[in-house]
Amino acid sequence: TRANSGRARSITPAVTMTAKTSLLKVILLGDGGVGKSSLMNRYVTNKFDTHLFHTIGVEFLNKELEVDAHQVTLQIWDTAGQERFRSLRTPFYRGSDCCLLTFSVDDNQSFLNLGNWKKEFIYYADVKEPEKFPFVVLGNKLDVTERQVTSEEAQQWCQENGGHPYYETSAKDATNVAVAFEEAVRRVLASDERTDHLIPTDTVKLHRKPRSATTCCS
Ligand SMILES: Nc1nc2c(ncn2[C@@H]2O[C@H](COP(=O)(O)OP(=O)(O)OP(=O)(O)O)[C@@H](O)[C@H]2O)c(=O)[nH]1
Repeated sequence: TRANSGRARSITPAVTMTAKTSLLKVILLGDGGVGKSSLMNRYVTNKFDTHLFHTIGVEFLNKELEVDAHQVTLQIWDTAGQERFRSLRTPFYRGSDCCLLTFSVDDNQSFLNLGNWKKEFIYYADVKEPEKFPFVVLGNKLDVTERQVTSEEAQQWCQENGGHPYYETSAKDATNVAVAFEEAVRRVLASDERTDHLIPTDTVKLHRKPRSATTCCS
């Protein structure tokens, strides 16, 4: 994978093996406190923390997975939802393959802001054909008892704003978290052939000249 292919190997193998892995960038957007960091952490490390700090700027974690026989490296970008961090997060939207628009089912304002998040993403990611871009909507904190947004309202918004898939998740108890990220991957894989995202793995060059001692850095 890209993560461990930093340097060409010096051994000379008998054959060249090339496996194909897709590198997909998925970005989590939504108001501060809706649970974006918690969703990423639950999915990648299977942990949940009740006292997370607000994200400043962006962070990302990679997760390897297989979806419908496709080997995928999912690069999950978690962004700062608070308005004051806007200029720190927007430069990282470009190159995203899927956008997870996230709100919290116990926070109506975060639901009302979904449209603004979508606009911000389309603008800064410079999406040329927004109607074809894969968005997935997540209603997080499904475990809370005091809901402010119903499933019906959320589904209706998804219908009226481009027919996006909708998942209700709980980072706290892990409900639907893996399913939602896998759906994001499926959407991307279905949207085109992804050939530009194929990265060679375990590729070793034959006939490579040995490095001289002075230039060698290993
Ligand atoms: N009950 C419940 N609490 C959650 C859930 N997900 C996150 N939280 C809590 O909500 C708070 C905010 O979670 P974060 O993951 O930091 O939210 P965020 O969207 O990343 O926030 P910013 O970094 O400010 O954009 C934390 O106290 C979490 O423990 C959930 O599914 N259920």
